[in-house]
Amino acid sequence: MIRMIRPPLLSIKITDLSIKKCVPCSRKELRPMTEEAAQHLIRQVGEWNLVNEGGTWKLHRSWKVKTFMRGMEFFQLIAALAEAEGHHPDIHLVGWNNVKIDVWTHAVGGLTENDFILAAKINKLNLHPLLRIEVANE
Ligand SMILES: C[C@H](O)[C@H](O)[C@H]1CNC2=NC(N)=NC(=O)C2=N1
Repeated sequence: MIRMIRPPLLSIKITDLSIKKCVPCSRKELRPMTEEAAQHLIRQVGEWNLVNEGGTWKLHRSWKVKTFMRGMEFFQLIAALAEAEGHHPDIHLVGWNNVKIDVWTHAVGGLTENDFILAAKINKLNLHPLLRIEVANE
């Protein structure tokens, strides 16, 4: 029997945001990060985008879910994560199957590391059973 020898898993993570913990937003020293700092950190959270809404920088990502109820299941997963982290996203379910999430730190009116930690943790959720498989249109 030919045994497959799996190569060692080389995941070189400089700072894996998904294993960090959000800090209470009530901390006095919490300040919104600069756009430059955000542009640097966005590279560590994959599919998320930086958006500026009325002068407030936010993290934004959207997904297409299979059904409206799968969307609500999605919200339940997000809610549990947000409560565990004490940091909460803005969650939208529009057009019955489009989940849109914005993450920003309301206490400072901008982005802090908490937002990127939450985004990285959302990336780790097992969302596949809830998502509509996008068929690449030729
Ligand atoms: C005391 C507690 O840290 C604050 O009320 C938290 C709750 N969740 C939060 N979530 C987000 N996104 N921003 C906040 O400023 C915030 N504040």
